[in-house]
Amino acid sequence: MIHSCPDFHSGSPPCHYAGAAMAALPYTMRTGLNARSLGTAGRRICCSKNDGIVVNPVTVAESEIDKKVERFRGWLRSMGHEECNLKLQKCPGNDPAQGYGMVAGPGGIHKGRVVVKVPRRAFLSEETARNCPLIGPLAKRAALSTWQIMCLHLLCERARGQQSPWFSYICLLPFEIELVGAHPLLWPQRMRREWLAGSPMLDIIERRLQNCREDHEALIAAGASELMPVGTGSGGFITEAAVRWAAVILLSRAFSLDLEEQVQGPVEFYGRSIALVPWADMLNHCSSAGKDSCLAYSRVSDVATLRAHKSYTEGEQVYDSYGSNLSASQLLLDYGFVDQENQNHAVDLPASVLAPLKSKSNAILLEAVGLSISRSIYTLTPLGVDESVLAWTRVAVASPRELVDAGWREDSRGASSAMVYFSKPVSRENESEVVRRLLWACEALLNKYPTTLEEDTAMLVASDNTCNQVVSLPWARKQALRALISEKLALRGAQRVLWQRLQKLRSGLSLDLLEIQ
Ligand SMILES: C[S@@+](CC[C@H](N)C(=O)[O-])C[C@H]1O[C@@H](n2cnc3c(N)ncnc32)[C@H](O)[C@@H]1O
Repeated sequence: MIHSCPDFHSGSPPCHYAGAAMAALPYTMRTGLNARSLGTAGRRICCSKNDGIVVNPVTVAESEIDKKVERFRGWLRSMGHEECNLKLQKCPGNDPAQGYGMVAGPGGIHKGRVVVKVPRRAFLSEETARNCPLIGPLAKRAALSTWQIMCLHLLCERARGQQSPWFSYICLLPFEIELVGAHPLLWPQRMRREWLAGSPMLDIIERRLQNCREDHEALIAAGASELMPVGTGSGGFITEAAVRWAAVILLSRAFSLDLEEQVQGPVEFYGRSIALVPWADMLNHCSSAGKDSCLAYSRVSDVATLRAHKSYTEGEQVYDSYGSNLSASQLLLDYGFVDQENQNHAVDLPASVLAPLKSKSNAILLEAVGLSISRSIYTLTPLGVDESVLAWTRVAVASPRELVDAGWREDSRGASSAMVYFSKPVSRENESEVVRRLLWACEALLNKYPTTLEEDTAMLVASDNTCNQVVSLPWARKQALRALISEKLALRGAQRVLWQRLQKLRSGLSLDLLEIQ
């Protein structure tokens, strides 16, 4: 798959509307909003176990936790929420998941049963931010992005304490200090540079950190720090560290909602929007839980629901899916962990590693279809690359003659049909160059890692097999190793497949048969 650079900054476009005031709902949410959750979720973390860097500094008494959970459940009930036989509790120390988790209640849960039913009125979303008398006007005036609005919303609600409609929910979110060492966006610099050396994941984290700095500046410039009255204990609630915390909370627990179908009256909604869905975001992820256990939003009932992907006995932890095809590195980058079931080996690379483009004309064509070399990334898996990557690379290396044959005249009208032309091999020379470039990219990346696949695997196995705390690796380091191993498996597999393709090309196999075989 080749696509334009994904980032948490590229959220849905702002949806401006003035909803009618509805007193009982947080910040006057409108009813009948035609939104649907895509189930591509986000989630969160808690104290890092045995990290060597940060040992959980916050020890909260059991009774304190119980009180918080009870208050949260009470608030959800007042929002019309049904618990669906799930019990929220702290994960035991030997559980790979950290913080809270959900367990099946009396009688257990059957496969396919609805386990989460959260009414829309409990969501914390861009919509509730825009309807908030504090945030809405400022967000509009300063033309803040969706992501910045959500960060500000979360930080304001946190600073408002008991005045916030989401107080009991926010009390259950992990503090900054609990997240250090558990989420890569908050890992100390030395840790991320050492543990992710050579991996494209490192660049993604650095870019996200830069985004956090820019978001902080944008919020300050918009006057957000003046939003909270002085003397409420909220002083300095928009710090750079706080913006990073908000980013981690959104990345690791927000759900992506599809509002595409909504066009009602004078108000229009486009694309996707992010929302925090309290209670639904307390479930931990399991990579063997597929699409069926992603959150789905019904605009008919205005409720977000989720089903059990298997049967659970009473007391067993219930999992959902944060996205059915998430790779190990995506899990690490967004959620801070890689579960052992994950077998989605993949590595995302910037298209620039396939450079240089043959000429300016090739660059213009790729730009015309929104896939410029500087902003595109592509995915390699053990099966190689998909058709879109092959088409992109064929265009990148195409000769002037091949561009003309594709009908490309450097005006954007012919761009799409030219891309269709390149969706099939265009010449033996072009195709061989495509495969060679992809092979170079695999080789170059594998050489950038300071350790090999075998060394990483041996390190992880040794750590898992030892009871000796001195040799065993910190929890976060193991997550990083799993993601690195997964990337290297993807690269090795892709190399094998690409070599086979090159051999076929060299053997003189017809280009048509190349596609079939
Ligand atoms: C949406 S939250 C889930 C609830 C969370 N455990 C809590 O305490 O609020 C997502 C976070 O939970 C943790 N988590 C979820 N699934 C996990 C898993 N399979 N293994 C380890 N940690 C997991 C990660 O820290 C992740 O960022």
